[in-house]
Amino acid sequence: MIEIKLENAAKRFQYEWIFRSLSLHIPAASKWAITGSNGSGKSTLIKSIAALNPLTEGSVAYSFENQSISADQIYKQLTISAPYLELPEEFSLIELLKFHFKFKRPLPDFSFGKMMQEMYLEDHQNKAISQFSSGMKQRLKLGLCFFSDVSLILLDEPTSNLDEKGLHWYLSLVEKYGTNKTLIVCSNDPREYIFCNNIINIEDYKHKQSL
Ligand SMILES: Nc1ncnc2c1ncn2[C@@H]1O[C@H](COP(=O)(O)OP(=O)(O)OP(=O)(O)O)[C@@H](O)[C@H]1O
Repeated sequence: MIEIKLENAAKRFQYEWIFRSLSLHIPAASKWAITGSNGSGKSTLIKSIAALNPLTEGSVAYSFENQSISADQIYKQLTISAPYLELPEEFSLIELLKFHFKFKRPLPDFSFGKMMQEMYLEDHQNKAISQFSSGMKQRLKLGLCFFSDVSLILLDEPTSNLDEKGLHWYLSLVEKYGTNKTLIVCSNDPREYIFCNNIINIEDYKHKQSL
């Protein structure tokens, strides 16, 4: 299981500091929400945690079962779902599952059939992703995250495009498959981070001076 430490982390775009002096210890299997108004920096922080976005100052360190992991290897331990990360539209559902699970191990005993059933997509195996509704695409993005055998799941606005039933379906995924994993959710909707006992408001780190 993965442990993450941010020390005095700061990110600046041009002349604007998005966050500063952010030090965090994210223990294995903990559940975190990153909150803040639109444009405050939630996605910027989650991308920095995923090592997709280099910090301007400070550091982020990862360890897996007490062994340190370098930032360029961390992608193997995580999955991420976000509105700005597109699915490959030209693939059919079954092609995409085969592609994704060439790189990530599925959870034990998880066949593609079981995954499609859990996502309520079993009737769409040969349909192109480009023909999926936005809710179907969102269920697929979340399914790829939760059915992968990783220890860190990063979710940016996990219930965007999902209706009330979809929200409950998402919360059931968290309950069934999220227990032993670290989950970090960027959100302004308390219903989608109800299970998180650690909350960071990114706006609290906007004007802090670095040490
Ligand atoms: N690559 C970039 N280059 C320059 N500025 C950027 C870049 N990415 C984000 N920003 C800026 O950083 C700030 C924070 O953006 P970010 O997307 O992290 O906010 P957010 O809290 O996730 O917003 P939302 O709730 O609207 O999704 C914004 O002012 C945005 O314009």
